[in-house]
Formats: sequence, structure tokens, C-alpha cells
Amino acid sequence: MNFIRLLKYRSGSFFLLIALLGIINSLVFGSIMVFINNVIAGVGLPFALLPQSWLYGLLLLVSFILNKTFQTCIARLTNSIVYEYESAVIDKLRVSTFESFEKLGAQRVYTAIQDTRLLAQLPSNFVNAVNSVVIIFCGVAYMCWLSWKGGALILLFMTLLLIFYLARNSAIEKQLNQVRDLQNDYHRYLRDFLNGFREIKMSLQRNNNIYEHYLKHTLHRARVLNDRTSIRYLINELTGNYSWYIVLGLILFIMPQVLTIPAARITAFVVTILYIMGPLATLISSFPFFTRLKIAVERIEGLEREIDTYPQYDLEKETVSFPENFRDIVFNNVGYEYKDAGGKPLFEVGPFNLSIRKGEVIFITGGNGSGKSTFINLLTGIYMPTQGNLLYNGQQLVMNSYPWYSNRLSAIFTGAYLFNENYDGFDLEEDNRVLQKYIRMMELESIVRFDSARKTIDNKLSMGQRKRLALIYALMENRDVIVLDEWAAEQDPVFRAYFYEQIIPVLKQMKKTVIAVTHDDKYYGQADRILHFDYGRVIKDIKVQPVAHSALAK
Ligand SMILES: Nc1ncnc2c1ncn2[C@@H]1O[C@H](COP(=O)(O)OP(=O)(O)OP(=O)(O)O)[C@@H](O)[C@H]1O
Repeated sequence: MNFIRLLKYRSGSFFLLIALLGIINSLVFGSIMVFINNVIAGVGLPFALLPQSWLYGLLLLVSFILNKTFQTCIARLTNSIVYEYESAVIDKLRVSTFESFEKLGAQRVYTAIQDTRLLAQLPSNFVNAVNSVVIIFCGVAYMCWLSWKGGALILLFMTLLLIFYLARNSAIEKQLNQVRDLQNDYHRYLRDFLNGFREIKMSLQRNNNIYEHYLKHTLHRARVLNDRTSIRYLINELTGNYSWYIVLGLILFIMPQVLTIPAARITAFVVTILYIMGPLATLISSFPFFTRLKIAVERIEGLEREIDTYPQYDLEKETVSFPENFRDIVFNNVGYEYKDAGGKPLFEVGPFNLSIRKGEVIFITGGNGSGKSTFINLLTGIYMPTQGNLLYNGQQLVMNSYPWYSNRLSAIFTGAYLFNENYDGFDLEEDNRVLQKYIRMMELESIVRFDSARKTIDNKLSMGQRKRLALIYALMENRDVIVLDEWAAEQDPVFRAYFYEQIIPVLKQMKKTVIAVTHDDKYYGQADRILHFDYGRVIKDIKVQPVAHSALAK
């Protein structure tokens, strides 16, 4: 099974630990079984060097200490696997391209993270299962020692029972896999439900449909499948338990006649069967867990494998250095092609041949779907071109230079996501003069609330205010190039005018290079240059003359 391979892979001493537990348990439990049988039969222990009660106590003590050591090792080992799995998924995503993340979909990542939680139950289940196997093994060995024919019969019976379980388990596994697929769908609908909660409140039909036909429908299908698997497992357990009582009946009523085994040995057989029935029940009831675990591990590994097929950056080894002072960004025949899941081309943006020079204020204009945001994604290094090359200060970007390239630009995308924590390590103390200057510049003096304990600023703001705060953070990054995608769209007319007529000139004075997607034709004159997009291409690259502003606005 996968997790056995996993344990083995993560720890060289894994099999040593298992062997140790096996030997200890064989000795201890074997002795206890013999001990109890002999006490019942009134016979002294064959190898008693100490008084019986002392020996019994000593066996328990040794067993306790060694079992504790073994279980601690297994618990540490498996807990570290849980930790490694979860951090491995996040770590791989961290170095993946944005396109890979778009292809994977957030819901699959959420499900995988949930899967890793199941691994946390591995230590106790695994130790119980190993203990049970060892006790069962000792019991069967003892029965074979009592009577090899009787032992062989028990062994045959156990093999048949195992075949029965395995056959039924493969059918259950299929159903559990279907449940997992439904879980992915469910997460997708749930994200729609939670992210679009306001929109759902606005339509009874939408509200009803998402609940009845998607969320509840998927939950219902999962419930039916879960019911089926639970019943199958229940039948497995009952079959297992009852069949052992049948075996007890055979031992009590048939064995003495057919195999002519003496009564004292029959008692020993019955005691041994009763002794191993507990561990057998534990083993049978751990089947559902191990099947679920197997599916979870396969899914996590499947996700990891899929992430591995996508391009990944090497953030650890290679550090790409660009010359300090920004000069220009050059698009050399750069194009990007969207494809569907089957690789069929959907829409092509570019090819672009243009340069963006230090200190320029460039407005990107064009109709909906004309390719502006795709261009912004290419410019910021979020997308890698499917054709052509991008050059930063004359240095051609290769796969691994993208993270360092993106790190040279500040960007505010259309959603302007504000993080809940200060991951950038900005100085967000109230007495930071530079911060206060930017707050005044964005007219947020009476709005921002400092959280000095968490060293953050509260992000519960209106959309327009959030974008102003995002611009403050972009300025605090102190980078040469600032990219804005429809930044002013949510600003009120007064602040919008202030942004184009006051803030943009200040940014220009600060020698920032500004590339802004905009539909505000009234302010086109504030740009040095306008790139007008249509159907994925730049159809106009206009150098703005101050006198020509009004003409451009048309
Ligand atoms: N993830 C995607 N997969 C497939 N096609 C896409 C994807 N994103 C965008 N497109 C297509 O690429 C084209 C350009 O989209 P883009 O978002 O760049 O346009 P835009 O000019 O920014 O539009 P808007 O002004 O509406 O924001 C559109 O036709 C769109 O359908």
C-alpha cells in the first residue's frame, strides 16, 4: 500500500521498528497466552525461572516500556509525514506558475489539504493494526503448535475471510472514489455559494437552484454512496464476528470428533480464539480507515504529480540579478495563446513589439475582451509568453528569472486583493512619516485603522478605499514600475479627477513608470503614451502631445 511505501521511504529504520515490535509482542503475548492457558489447566510454566506472579509482572513492564517506545516512534514518524505532505503541496504551489494554479483550480487544493488531515489519524490506527496482526500471528502459531491440523484449518478459514474482505473492499474503494469526485464538485459549488452570497440573496431562483440542484443534490448523492459503503462495511464486520462464533462452534462440537483432539487442547483453542477475536475485530474495523487513507494518499500524490508536470521556478538555488536602475522593458514578438483543457486554441493575444521606458506614463485602452488584462499579466510576469521574449534592461527573461522580474514591479490587479496580515513586513506603525504622507495623499487620514498588535492596517474598507490602500502599499514597495488595472474604476468623480490630475503627476515626479489600464477617456491627456487594444493586438501606439488631449479623448 502507498502509506507503507511512504513510511519506508521517510524512515530507514521503519522495518527495524516493525520487526522489533513483532519480536517483543510475539514474546510477550505468546508468553501471556501460554501463561493464562497453563494457569487454567493448573500446569506450571515450562520455563519459569521466577515465581509466576513476578514473571507476569515483569513481562507486562517490559511490554509496556518497549511498546511505548515503539508507538512514540511511529507517532512521530507519521506526524512528520502529515506535516511534510501538507507543506509539500503548499510549497509546490508556491513555486508554480499562475497558469498552473488556474488549471488546477482552488477547490482541488482545498480538498487535498483536507486529505492530509486524514493522515493525522494514521499513528493510532497503524499501531493498533500492527499490534493486532502480531497478536493474531502469535495466536495462530500457538494453535498450530497445539495441533497442526487444527491450526491449518483456522489458517484456511482466515485466508477465505481475507479474500472475502479484499473482494468487497475493491468495490467499496470505487464508491469512495466517486464520493471524493463529488467532494470536489461540492467544494466548487460551496465556493460559488459563499463568494456569491450577496448575488444569491438577490434571486430566489438562483438561491433555490444552487441549494436544491447543486449543493443538496451533490450532498444527497454522496450520502447515498456513503450509506452503501457503511452498510457494506457493517456486513463485513458482522460476517467477521459471527463467523468466528461459527469457528468456536466447530472447535467445540466438531473438532473433538473429527480431529480427535483432547479436551485440554480444545480449551486452549477456545481461549486462543477468544483472545484473538478482539484484535481481529480491531483489524476489520480499521479497513475503512485504511481504504480512505489509500484514496487520500493517491489523490494527494496525484495532485503533486500534476503540479510537477507544470513549470516550476527554482526559488532556492538560482538568484537572478538584474541591473539596479530600471531602464526599459521590451516586448520582442511576445504573444500569449489561451487553450482549452484539450489544448485547442481559444484566443490569441499579441504578438507585441514595443518598449516601455523609464518614467513613461502609459495608458492601456480598448474594448472589453480586447486583451488588456492579458497584456498586463504578460507585463507583470504572471503569464509567461507562449511566443517571443521579454527583456528587462536588455536582459532576456528565461523561465527562472520571472519571479525576480515580477519582484521588480508593483501591481494592483482588478480585484485588488488585500491580505489580512502584513506579509510584506511593511512598517505600518502610526508614526511612520512616509506612510502618513501616502495616507494623506490618498485622503484616507480619517479612515485607516492601525492594528499595532498585528502590525497591520484593517482591510475592512469600501472597494474604492481598498484600492487606495493598495496603492499606498504599492508605493511602500518602492519599485520603479507601477502597473494598475482599472484602478480608478471604483473611485468617485472627485477622487478620480484628483488621481489623474494630481497623483499621476506626483508619480511621474517620483520617476515612476506607470502603466494603467483605463476607460477614463476624459483623462487620456495625463498619459505620455496610449496603447489602444483591439482583438488582442495593439492597433494604436500614440505619443500624447499636451495640445492633443481633447482630440485623443474623442
Ligand atoms: N483564462 C482564460 N481562458 C480562456 N480565454 C480567456 C481567459 N481569460 C481571458 N480569455 C479571453 O481572452 C480575451 C482577452 O481577455 P482580457 O481579459 O485580456 O480582456 P480585457 O481587454 O482585459 O477585457 P475587459 O475590459 O473586459 O477586462 C477574451 O476574449 C477572453 O475571452
